[in-house]
Amino acid sequence: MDKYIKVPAQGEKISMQNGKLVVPNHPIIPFVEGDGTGPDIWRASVRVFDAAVQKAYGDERKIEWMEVYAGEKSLQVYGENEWLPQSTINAFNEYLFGIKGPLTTPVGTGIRSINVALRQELDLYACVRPVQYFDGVPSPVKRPQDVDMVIFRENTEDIYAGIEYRAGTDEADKVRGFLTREMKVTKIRFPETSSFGIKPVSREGTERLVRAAIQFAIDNGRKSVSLVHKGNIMKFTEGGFRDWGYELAKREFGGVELDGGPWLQLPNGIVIKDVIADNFLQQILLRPTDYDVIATLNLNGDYISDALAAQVGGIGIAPGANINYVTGHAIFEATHGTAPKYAGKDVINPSSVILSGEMMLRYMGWTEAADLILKGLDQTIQQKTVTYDFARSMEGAQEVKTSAFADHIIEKINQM
Ligand SMILES: NC(=O)C1=CN([C@@H]2O[C@H](COP(=O)(O)OP(=O)(O)OC[C@H]3O[C@@H](n4cnc5c(N)ncnc54)[C@H](OP(=O)(O)O)[C@@H]3O)[C@@H](O)[C@H]2O)C=CC1
Ligand SMILES: O=C(O)CCC(=O)C(=O)O
Ligand SMILES: [Mg+2]
Repeated sequence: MDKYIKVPAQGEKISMQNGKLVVPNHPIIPFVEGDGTGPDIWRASVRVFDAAVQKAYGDERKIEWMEVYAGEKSLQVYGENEWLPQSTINAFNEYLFGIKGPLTTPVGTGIRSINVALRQELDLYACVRPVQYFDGVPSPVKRPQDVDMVIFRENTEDIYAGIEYRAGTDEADKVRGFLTREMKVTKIRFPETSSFGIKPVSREGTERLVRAAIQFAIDNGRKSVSLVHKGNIMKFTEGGFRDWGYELAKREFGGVELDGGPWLQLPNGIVIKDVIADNFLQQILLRPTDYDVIATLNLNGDYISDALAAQVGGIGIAPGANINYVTGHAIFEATHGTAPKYAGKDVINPSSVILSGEMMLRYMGWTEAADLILKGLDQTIQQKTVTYDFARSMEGAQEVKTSAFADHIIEKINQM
């Protein structure tokens, strides 16, 4: 740690021992507030987490929060160009768990994503994003209650890894020269003015992600795991993902071919299937009940996360976690970004971060506190006390600010 990070006097580290998480009663958990609407959301969410833990366990358990810095606040604290200080990475590494608000990434220029950098630095290979419907939430589809999926998005590879060369630079010229001269590629339509991006997808990366998705399906009694890919066009990367996924399901989970394959069935009945990504995006609107656990590559997972979130009310209620199931490291964060036009207005919906905290508590084994959050949020929405995003299409809604929305959830928790 350094002079900017105040380690709480009380509290202990969460650790992984013999493959099992060991969570003390007073765990120290690092958090990053985030940019844009991040501070408004964090201020509201942390009060909900503390209230749920207090109600569930009294003084026996308490989270000791430790602020660490990334993004714009980090520039204020650490100085110029310190978007992601090494101490922040070290803290997430050492304390195993963390929770963060969204961080800004400029388009087309400037720094590469700090969010992605954290996932890569800590090798948080699974981005887990559950998509479930809360009764009463306004939705653009007729039967939002039919959507109950958990997305497992590969989090460290693919075009998302940021290996890119800008048109007109020496690097792009070198890549073009290699492709055209050494690899004899003739299919680059406008070679002189092309930027180039590289899409690494590996067997190891695929296997660990698909393994986590199948294990989750088994542990949670889910019906199927769908490998979502564009393997008809990108045969070796996305097609590789599909083939390696099926092979793993056979080899490690005893999958046997259904009607001559390629679909498989595991001994416990779970079906492993695959679907091409464009078709998947229309089917989740038309037949969402056909899908359950989703395993997909990084960029597909990014698009699918926001699209599915919209079906259950939007990215105001879309939680997530970045997890390495082997080391136990995890950073919990919402699916949405900084929503900068609402920054500092105390109007944004904090549900995505609140539900990300709920996931964290459940992952810690503090299920009583997690359940209280779910019930408190559910009751608040059913009472039609909601933030602007839900209020704009909910008849008879009482529109409240971010902070007041949290107050209502806490009130419900305290009444339970
Ligand atoms: N993990 C991370 O930290 C992420 C960071 N980002 C970054 O965030 C920045 C902004 O990205 P942008 O593409 O605008 O996407 P955002 O997710 O920030 O916002 C897009 C729109 O989604 C709605 N929205 C987002 N969050 C909420 C919320 N909590 N409650 C209610 N509605 C919400 C708003 O819609 P409306 O206008 O209809 O009210 C908002 O204008 C970029 O720099 C991007 O890179 C993006 C995604 C993830
Ligand atoms: O890092 C970013 O700015 C965007 C990331 C994103 O959209 C996501 O991970 O879902
Ligand atoms: Mg995204």
